[in-house]
Amino acid sequence: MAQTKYTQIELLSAKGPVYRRVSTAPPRTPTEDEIPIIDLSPIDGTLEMQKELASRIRAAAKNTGFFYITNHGIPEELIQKALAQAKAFFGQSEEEKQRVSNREAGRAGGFQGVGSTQVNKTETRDHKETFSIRYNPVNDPTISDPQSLLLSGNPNNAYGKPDVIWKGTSHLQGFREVTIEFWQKRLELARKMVRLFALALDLPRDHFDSVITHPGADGVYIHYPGTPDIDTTNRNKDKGIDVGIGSHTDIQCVTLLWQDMSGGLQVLSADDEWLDARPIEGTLVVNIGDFLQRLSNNTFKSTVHRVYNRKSTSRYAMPFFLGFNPESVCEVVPTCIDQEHPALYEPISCGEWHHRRLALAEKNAAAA
Ligand SMILES: O=C(O)CCC(=O)C(=O)O
Ligand SMILES: [Fe+2]
Repeated sequence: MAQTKYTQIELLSAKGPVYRRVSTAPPRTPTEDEIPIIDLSPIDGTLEMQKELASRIRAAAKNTGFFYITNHGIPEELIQKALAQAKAFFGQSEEEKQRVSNREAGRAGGFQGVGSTQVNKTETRDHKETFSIRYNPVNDPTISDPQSLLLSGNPNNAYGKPDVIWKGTSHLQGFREVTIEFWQKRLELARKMVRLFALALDLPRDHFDSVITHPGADGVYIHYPGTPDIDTTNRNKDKGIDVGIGSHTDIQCVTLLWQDMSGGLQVLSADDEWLDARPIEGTLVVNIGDFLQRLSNNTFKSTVHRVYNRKSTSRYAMPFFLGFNPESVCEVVPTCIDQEHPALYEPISCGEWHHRRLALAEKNAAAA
């Protein structure tokens, strides 16, 4: 048998770059344990039912940190409507899309064009364009007095310029309504998932409730353009763009990802091999982010992943990233510490953590 070949990639951690060995072999199909499919039907059931569900989530979170969910409660019709809006948005001219650019909208989100980001400095620029909305209390149905949050004066609580986004997309019929409704449904699901994570960490179900009252919550549409003249050996290399999104871990707590049927999402196994996180109809992919790994003292895994769109057709994905309240300082949870396993991390807020990681990414990009 041919020997497995490896290469090295550089990843970002709060302390600086870390290096990781990765196989150069094509991705393989994961085993059922590596990326399990978890039926979320019991999520609104009794505490016993939720604990049973949480034990399955615990196993997945400790293993690869990636799993699929079925019966997640996000209506398929809403997903398809959001996808249609994403396609309508990205189908516009570059000039129209730039009207809602992230540079204008700031923390509210907005558009970032193809090749404008490079998630991993040891790979190429990212062959994708994105549109995002970030947490805003006016869109959160659980907040009765959004003005109090808007005026709280915490720099982490600045919500940017959502008006730029909604004005610049007002000609796309239904865009705002569908985009916000899809974001709200996923925020509701993500909050319920956080309760399951609390149970999965042997904590009371409401342990994290007070730190998800106005959490980081980014709803993103991603378009990975196809490559018409496909040359799999040297694709786009001359343009300096090859990977769809470079190897990375997600920064916050939990990601809920809808992906179309194109394929191309790869997840790094504990044995440094790429796994094909193939699309499965009717599911969302869930993965743990760095902040939850940190709070769980590395019990839960925030796993490296990347995307290649090797096809001639477009790939669309719609991730939702949940953090905790940006200013709430969180420490490693007590159930993940004992005499042999002291806390590996200092307390920090999710906002500060996010800020540090992004600052590091910028520094790295500038040095590249
Ligand atoms: O497009 C995908 O399937 C995943 C995107 C992703 O990993 C990210 O945006 O962090
Ligand atoms: Fe990601």
